[in-house]
Amino acid sequence: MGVFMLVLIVLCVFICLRLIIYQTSLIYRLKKWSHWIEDRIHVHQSLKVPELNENNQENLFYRKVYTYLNSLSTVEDSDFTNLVSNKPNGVVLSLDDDQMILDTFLGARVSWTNRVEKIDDNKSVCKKTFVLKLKKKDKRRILQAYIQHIYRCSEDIEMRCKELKLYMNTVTQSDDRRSTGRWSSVKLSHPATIETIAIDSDLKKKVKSDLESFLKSKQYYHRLGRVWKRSYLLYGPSGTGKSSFIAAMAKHLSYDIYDIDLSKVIDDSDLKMLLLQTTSKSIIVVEDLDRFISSNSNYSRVTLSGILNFMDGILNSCCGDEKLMVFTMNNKDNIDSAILRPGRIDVHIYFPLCNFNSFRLLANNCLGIKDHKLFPQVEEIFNTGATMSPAEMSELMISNRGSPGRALKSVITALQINGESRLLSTMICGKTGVRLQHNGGVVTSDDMSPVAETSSEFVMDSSCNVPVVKEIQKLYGLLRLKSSKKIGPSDQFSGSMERSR
Ligand SMILES: Nc1ncnc2c1ncn2[C@@H]1O[C@H](COP(=O)(O)OP(=O)(O)OP(=O)(O)O)[C@@H](O)[C@H]1O
Ligand SMILES: [Mg+2]
Repeated sequence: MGVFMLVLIVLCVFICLRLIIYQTSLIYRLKKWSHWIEDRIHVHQSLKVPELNENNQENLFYRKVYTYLNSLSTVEDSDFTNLVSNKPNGVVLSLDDDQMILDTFLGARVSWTNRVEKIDDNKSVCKKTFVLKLKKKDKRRILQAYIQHIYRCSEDIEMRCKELKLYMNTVTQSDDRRSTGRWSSVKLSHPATIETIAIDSDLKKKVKSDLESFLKSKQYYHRLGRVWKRSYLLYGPSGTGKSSFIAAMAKHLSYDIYDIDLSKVIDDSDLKMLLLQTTSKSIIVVEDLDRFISSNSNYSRVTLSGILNFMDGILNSCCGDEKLMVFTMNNKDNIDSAILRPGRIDVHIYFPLCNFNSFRLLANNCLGIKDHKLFPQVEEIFNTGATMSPAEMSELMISNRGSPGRALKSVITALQINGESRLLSTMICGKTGVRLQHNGGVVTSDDMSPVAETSSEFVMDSSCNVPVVKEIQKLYGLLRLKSSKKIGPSDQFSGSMERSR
């Protein structure tokens, strides 16, 4: 009985001690005391990081340390700190004046103090310094690596918080009446992400890993003596997501976009000037390059050789590398091979018209459905070779988003019309020279096109004359009229098909 009582008492004492230690700040106090004793035993060194350098210019490392320290979990756990908010849901923690916080790196414990000294009481001018205190024995081992760690972390944080910008070249009349291109910017708020773009999922993975390996290749490019840049060609029919994909890439990388409108560029040297004014960590975009090359702009005197020089890396090296160049085209068949050679274009990505897989993704994005009893019917129609652009399809779905059944029926009807018109045009074109081409995804050595696309596009032979095209359009119009009666009135539906022709 006596032994039992003794065990019970020991157990109670043990439970009480545990409760006291964990429910109070005793453990925290014990840790603090042990740190205090340890600090007295070791020799320390203090290093100052002032806000301003000796020329009263901003010390860039101070900003990095500031970002890094304010992100540490020890700020969150500290006895007191500042809560700062710029937005209703964006409260951030920030160090208070003379606040000290701890950090550990490679097993070494260091402390940072946010020292603020008032220089002039009346003018409230302050001298701000971060003081790093570390043991002398740890200094040689960790300091270099710790500074690099601070740079890396703060750059990561800055990248994540960065507000992306879309720059566009504008035309202004200067005094000597010569127009000059200049960049003007707006906030990049395009909602597209790589996930929301309906393209082959393998292709998405390939593009993502290509982008990620590019980000990590600074040393590699420089060792090869190459400018750290990569060029992409996005090509395919209209409304297949090329422009949206550029915005998605920019968001994925947290890069700004410089969208060059070549028709607003005066000449080759103006193009060079625009490129020199771009910054690193950006995507330089030239949309519809094929259209610009084949058109005769009244304003722009940019030549093919100017474009080739622009695509090369030499100028990029003068204004900070780490850049992507993205060109879009509807068709690359008639493009000078000099433009498409590796180095000028590193990756070719084909954007096809819809197939059943992209339809499913769009249905999930626009209607929130993963499956539906009408899906087999849609798949059957796709198998006949009927197709349409993702832009047209998503418009149909969005305008009927209240009723997935109705949305799918309108997609089916649109695909049926498309199939009928394709059949018709094959019949007519067989006699007149219009060629119907099934594009199986053009595959080049570094082409990221999906291997087996069911998409198709119309290509007109030079022998194809205008009256024949009009004939097809007339017949197509009749078909459209017939089928619109079938599915009932839908402004969006007929509107989108009208736009498509
Ligand atoms: N693959 C896709 N996945 C999701 N949405 C798409 C896709 N393709 C087009 N869209 C939608 O269609 C609209 C037009 O797309 P976008 O401007 O990106 O096409 P594009 O290929 O650049 O066309 P163009 O060659 O005419 O410039 C956008 O609103 C976009 O959301
Ligand atoms: Mg576009």
